[in-house]
Amino acid sequence: MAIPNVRIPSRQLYIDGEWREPVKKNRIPIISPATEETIGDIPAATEEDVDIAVEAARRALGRDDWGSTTGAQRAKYLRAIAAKILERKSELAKLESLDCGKTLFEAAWDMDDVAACFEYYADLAEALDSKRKTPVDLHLDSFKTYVLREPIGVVGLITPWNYPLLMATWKVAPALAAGCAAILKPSELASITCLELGEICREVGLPPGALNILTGLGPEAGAPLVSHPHVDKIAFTGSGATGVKIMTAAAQLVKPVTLELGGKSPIVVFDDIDNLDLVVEWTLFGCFANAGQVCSATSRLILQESIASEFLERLLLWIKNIKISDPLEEDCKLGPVVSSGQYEKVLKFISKAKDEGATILCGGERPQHMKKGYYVQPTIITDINTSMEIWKEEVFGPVLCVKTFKTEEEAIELANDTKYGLASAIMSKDLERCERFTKAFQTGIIWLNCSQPTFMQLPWGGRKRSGFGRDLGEWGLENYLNIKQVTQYTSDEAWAFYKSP
Ligand SMILES: NC(=O)c1ccc[n+]([C@@H]2O[C@H](COP(=O)([O-])OP(=O)(O)OC[C@H]3O[C@@H](n4cnc5c(N)ncnc54)[C@H](O)[C@@H]3O)[C@@H](O)[C@H]2O)c1
Ligand SMILES: C[N+](C)(C)CCCC=O
Ligand code: NA
Repeated sequence: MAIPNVRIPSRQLYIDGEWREPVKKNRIPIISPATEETIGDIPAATEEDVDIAVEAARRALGRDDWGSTTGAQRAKYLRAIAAKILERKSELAKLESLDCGKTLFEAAWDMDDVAACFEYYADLAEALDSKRKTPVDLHLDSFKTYVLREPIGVVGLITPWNYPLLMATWKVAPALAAGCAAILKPSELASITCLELGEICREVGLPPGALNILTGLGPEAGAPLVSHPHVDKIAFTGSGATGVKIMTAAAQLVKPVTLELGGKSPIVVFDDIDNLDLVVEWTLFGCFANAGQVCSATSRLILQESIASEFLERLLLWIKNIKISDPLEEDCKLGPVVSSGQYEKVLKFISKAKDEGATILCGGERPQHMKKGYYVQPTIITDINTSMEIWKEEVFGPVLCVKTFKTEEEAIELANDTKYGLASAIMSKDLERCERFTKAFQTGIIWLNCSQPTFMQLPWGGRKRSGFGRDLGEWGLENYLNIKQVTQYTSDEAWAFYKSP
């Protein structure tokens, strides 16, 4: 892909179909993770802007041009958005890379996924028209019943920085498909492409207020959305700590939430694998793609003892091939982490692991050749025990923990030895064993002989402290629908519970 020359647009908040300066006129600088320079800024919304956006969303639901649309009509908007994303793909990919430090190659992948996700929910919006009203046959002469699926109303969508536009799309696309009016609050650490989505919605003529985009800080722009009485639902992806705050605030209004939180996912490798290199590559990809900033990263390698030394040797050879560079450079495979805060956090995890007695098998530092930027070497840590922080907590950086096992029982115990429950992977050619692990793993996502491939037709989400609810697939659409039952008495007979006077 040729790298286009792009300018970072200076945008305002996207409210009611137009660009609008935040009431308090505040802005937040954009710091390049690759160079540490300030490369632009984004508007910082506050409670006042949230109120204006919620009103715009309410009005959209009450207007025919959005509130009375069929799924087929909404599908047209979604397809138009998908087409614009593809039209601007290389520019958007570069903006994403500049903003969050992901490699240009991965950012371009994300843009394909974003467009495909809008297309997919366009199909589901069309299909919704025939499912909007479903008769339920009670086999009774005196009652006729049916179930209605209706948009849940105004939804607040709060999203993280690791896949900025993609994580937003996983929520925006189904919310619009369902006919909701949405307010998106992307992460203050990476909002550029989400603001461009506003421009795209304006260009395709999405009715005003159907999607509003408020950038800003979590406590200032996110929290008022959660506690707003006219926001009917919150869909959140982000850290566990913020998830707890959101659930607590939403509980005061008995507001439904879905929470997609963090993880510390295992990849279990058995000695029956035929092709060591193939499994080594999945192990690397599962932990170091997107510089390890993946909620489902398989960051705990649980390795059968009989192949441990051979496997680790191969891993160390492969790791040397990972090109660490500016994320815009060709063939870059590991860019910087998103921010100075994240950089410090990752290095602190590594030094605490050392202090607790673990061995840094490779990496553990800033790469010598990168003088600026928030770069961390791909790091492998061994000699770990299960009480160490590095085994228990999500690092969200390029850090792989390794523990060995002898028996299948031991492997299952280690895999499930976590408060999280997002994903698990097993590498083995014994498919019956894979099936036993599929049953035993306490996670919402299971990968057999791979790690990370994600298909939008399938439900995405976790259990335990990884949250609840599912994005993607038809489950993603259900998140934004209310179910209403309708029961009609069709008999001429009196009910005859009371005596007639
Ligand atoms: N399960 C998944 O699908 C998934 C996907 C991506 C990321 N994640 C998780 O996200 C985390 C990293 O993302 P992050 O650092 O952006 O998370 P974060 O919790 O810091 O922020 C997420 C979003 O919440 C907002 N926010 C912060 N405080 C808030 C508050 N009090 N009220 C309302 N909103 C608030 C932020 O501004 C941001 O938009 C990791 O833990 C990762 O595992 C999970
Ligand atoms: C699609 N991926 C790459 C697995 C990312 C999922 C989102 C979690 O961070
Ligand atoms: Na940024």
